[in-house]
Amino acid sequence: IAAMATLEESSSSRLEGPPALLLSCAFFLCLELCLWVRRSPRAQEGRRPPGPFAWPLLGNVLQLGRLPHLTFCRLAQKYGSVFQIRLGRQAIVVLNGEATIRQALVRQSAQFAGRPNFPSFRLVSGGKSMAFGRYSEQWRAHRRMAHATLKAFSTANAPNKRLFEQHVAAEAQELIEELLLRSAGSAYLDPSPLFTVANANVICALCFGKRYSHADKEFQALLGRNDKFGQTVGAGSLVDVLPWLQRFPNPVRSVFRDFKVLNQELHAFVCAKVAQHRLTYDPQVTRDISDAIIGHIEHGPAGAKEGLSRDYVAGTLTDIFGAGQDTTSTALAWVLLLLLKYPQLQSQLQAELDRVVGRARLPIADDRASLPHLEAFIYETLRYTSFVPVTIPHATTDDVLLDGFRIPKDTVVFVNQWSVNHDQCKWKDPHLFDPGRFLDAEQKLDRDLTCSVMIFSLGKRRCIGDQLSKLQIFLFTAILLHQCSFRPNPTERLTMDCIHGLALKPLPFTVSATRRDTALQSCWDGDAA
Ligand code: HEM
Repeated sequence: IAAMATLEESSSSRLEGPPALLLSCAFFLCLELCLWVRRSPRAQEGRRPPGPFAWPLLGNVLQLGRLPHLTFCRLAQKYGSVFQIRLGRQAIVVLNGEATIRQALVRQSAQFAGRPNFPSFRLVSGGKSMAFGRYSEQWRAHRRMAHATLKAFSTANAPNKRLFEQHVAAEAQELIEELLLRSAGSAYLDPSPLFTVANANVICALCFGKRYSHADKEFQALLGRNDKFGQTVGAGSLVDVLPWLQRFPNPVRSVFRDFKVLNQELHAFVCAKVAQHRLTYDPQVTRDISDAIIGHIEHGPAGAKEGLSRDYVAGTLTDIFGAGQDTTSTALAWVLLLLLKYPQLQSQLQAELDRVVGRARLPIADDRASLPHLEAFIYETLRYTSFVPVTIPHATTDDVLLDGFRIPKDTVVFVNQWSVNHDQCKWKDPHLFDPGRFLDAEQKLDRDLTCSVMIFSLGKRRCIGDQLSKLQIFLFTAILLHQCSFRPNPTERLTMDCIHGLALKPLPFTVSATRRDTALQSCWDGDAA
């Protein structure tokens, strides 16, 4: 009141008569309007999400712990399914639980389809990444093209699906040979590097029409740095939120430096492949995904219209190659670890395969519908491990209201998929590994339940490799189990503890493989002859 009086006094000394009265009226009207807006139910709804106290400089960094998704679940119990934390000075909204995540990613899909403007994101795929690119009309065209091309070369139609299956089956057989060779004399081996090469080869064949030997050291080195990628871009990474850590030697700075190098190397590998393809490009023959993307961007009418320049060819291929090999190999590492942990399940699944497929041929995609126990085992592995616990960070593209909370444009959003797959209201004893939860009384697969496992995210940023990887994981698992039995190393403890990044990876473990019978081996040898 005193302030208003002063204002009135000083203004009346300069303004006289009706203008002063008008100004005062306008002022009180504005004041009243502000108070009304603050009191209105909509504004009450639009408050910022609650969250823990954030310390200056660090925010909630020290509370995150080694496994941020578990911290987020605990915070969600206290603050609700939408809450806010700070990492450094960066405000981050964390979404938990199926209802909230669906509301955001599906019903308000465009508003939650952005990516943060992080320095690390701008380095991916030569700066032309679709996966890490910001949401725009051009991005939509980019994604449409990448998705349609990937689908066309894997699951879109029967002949291409068959070709894809053949790639996977050939890689699975190579993998088995390597596993057996290295298990000779009951030796134990670390299977993860073999899984990485085998899965990368599947994507490499699709993208570039080429595969590499398990002995190829350069290819192994290229793939061997995947962990560093996930540690930089995963939720809870400090690289982008504490930029001052880049100024002096510390582990975060080393991770970021490795990240730059690995992105350059991966992109250079892809650029060399694209250059070779350009030299031999024939519009009449589409040999692989590289040809299809070169055709679309450089030779088709759509590329220029969509604003996709030549650089987007290598950008798209680096995205597909990068995203495609690490995730599926991690899934297989978890599959094998769980088979070792539950040997009786291994025998049951082998019995199901023998009953349905027999011993005279290898399992194929069409067997999927007749192998409910194997399918249930795979879905439970995806749910239980939730090995991509939090998606790639999202960002809001506009001011939004979610569950009554106001979230401004350009806010970073973490989507906690783990919270969906371990929700006690949805899953009975979610902490237990129980493939039977996906089977009904007649031992048929419960499709609705399998669809509600959230590991490929939802909405406009949903993984474009979801169908392909489900088929690939199925084929690898089915062929490995059909052909081999796996024994854990008795000197190691089988732990579900993991290395954290964008994907959770099992701690290194070793295994010994034996061939189940030799009948099929001689059948292959006969085919080869
Ligand atoms: C089991 C295997 C896989 C899992 C669990 C997985 C999971 C995911 C997740 C959680 C995301 C982030 C979605 C988001 O930010 O909301 C993602 C994005 C993506 N994935 Fe996958 N993925 C897998 C395999 C693949 C494969 C095989 C490919 C390609 C061959 C692929 C290509 C991509 C691409 C390009 C994106 C970026 C999509 C976008 O930003 O619009 N993924 N994936």
